Amino acid sequence: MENSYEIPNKSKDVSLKELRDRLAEFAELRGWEKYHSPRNLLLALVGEVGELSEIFQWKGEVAKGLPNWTADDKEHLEEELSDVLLYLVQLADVCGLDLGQAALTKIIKNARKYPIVNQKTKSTYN
Ligand SMILES: Nc1ccn([C@H]2C[C@H](O)[C@@H](COP(=O)(O)OP(=O)(O)OP(=O)(O)O)O2)c(=O)n1
Repeated sequence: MENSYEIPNKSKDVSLKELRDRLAEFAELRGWEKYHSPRNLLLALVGEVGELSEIFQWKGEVAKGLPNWTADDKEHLEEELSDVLLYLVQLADVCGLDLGQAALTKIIKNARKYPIVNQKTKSTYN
């Protein structure tokens, strides 16, 4: 088992399965599995989406790559994005679903629903 308190190597590729397993271990070691029902995890997820939204609230449009943001602001954003992801991964897990496989399947369904069109003549947005 990896040391749970060690910040991981930045170049390491992270899989949804690894996050799922680390989160399951995190909850088990603390005896929190009984609280991690689908409904509770969904409410926690929505709460974190609210915290993520607060970062952008009242800022006006934000340029891609966040060129004018401080390192602290970017770190805060990373943390809130992670909270959303981590609750989403746990929600899928306690529902017995394979989130990675489901997301890949959904990308295929999206591609079938929205076929590629010549962008000079037609766009999805008009
Ligand atoms: N029962 C819990 C409580 C927390 N977490 C994990 C998932 C999130 O990544 C993070 C959420 O922790 P907090 O509730 O402390 O929320 P924040 O990190 O957003 O702190 P704060 O609300 O003080 O900004 O911890 C969890 O898995 N299960």
